Amino acid sequence: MEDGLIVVKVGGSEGIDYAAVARDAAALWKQGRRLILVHGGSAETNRIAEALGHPPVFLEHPGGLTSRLTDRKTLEIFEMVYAGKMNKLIVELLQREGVNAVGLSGLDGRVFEGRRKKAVKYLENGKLKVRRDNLTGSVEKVNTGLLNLLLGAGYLPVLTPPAISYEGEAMNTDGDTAAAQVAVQMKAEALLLLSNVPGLLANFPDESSLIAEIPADRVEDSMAFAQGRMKKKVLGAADAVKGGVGRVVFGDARVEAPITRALAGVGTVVR
Ligand SMILES: Nc1ncnc2c1ncn2[C@@H]1O[C@H](COP(=O)(O)OP(=O)(O)OP(=O)(O)O)[C@@H](O)[C@H]1O
Repeated sequence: MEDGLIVVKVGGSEGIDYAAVARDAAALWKQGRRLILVHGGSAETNRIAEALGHPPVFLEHPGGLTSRLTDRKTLEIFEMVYAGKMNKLIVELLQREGVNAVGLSGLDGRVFEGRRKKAVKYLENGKLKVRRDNLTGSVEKVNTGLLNLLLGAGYLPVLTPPAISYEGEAMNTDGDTAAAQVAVQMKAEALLLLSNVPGLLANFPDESSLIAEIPADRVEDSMAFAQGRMKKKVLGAADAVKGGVGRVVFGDARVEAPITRALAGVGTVVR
């Protein structure tokens, strides 16, 4: 039986070992494993935005989620880093390992398509406010035809935000929930969310408080542990499992063989 498809989201936070991810992806790919990589780039985007004199601003939403305020200039910086520097770095690392990787942003071939949020509610000094200039939205439709075409022809897709709105505008989107949509719509066997932590920690940042397993029907309860950006990952995991993905693993991307480890269940397994 052919091994199922694995969707791997590699984060963009500090400390991630992209060379180790590429080595491991290449080894698995050469054994016949079908893979799609999705990546982030938040830490580098923050650095470049500072350097360009357009420092990042984060909005705090009612309910505790935060997001990057994305005006046109931020979107362009975001594209430079995600679709430029980070995407090409990962493609290069895979090419060096002998894998014919193809990097695409969500705009290319409308790989990540969705609804742009016309109005975004956020809190400022405890007061509820609304912004209408924010270029953000969530992925609803994945171009599975294009991804299957690439996989079928032997290319490893390396995908990154931004996404495209139904009206054809580029928009910032969360990489974790985009990866979850890829996993659901491509009917993946597993979704691996690799970042700079060993998994979901009950008592962040204490790494010895790793939660080994979360039953699928309890995913939402674990929102209580997740802080800040980890909340998006937990939401992505909940979407994926509800959408039929066999398992989601939160794993560490700072180590050797990060994909193999997560597949073996090292980290937090949601199923
Ligand atoms: N309970 C928790 N367990 C583990 N990490 C947590 C927890 N709560 C918050 N975090 C934070 O979540 C971060 C990982 O999410 P983040 O979105 O920053 O990373 P990423 O996916 O690598 O980046 P990107 O958004 O660029 O893809 C960790 O670095 C940690 O600081």
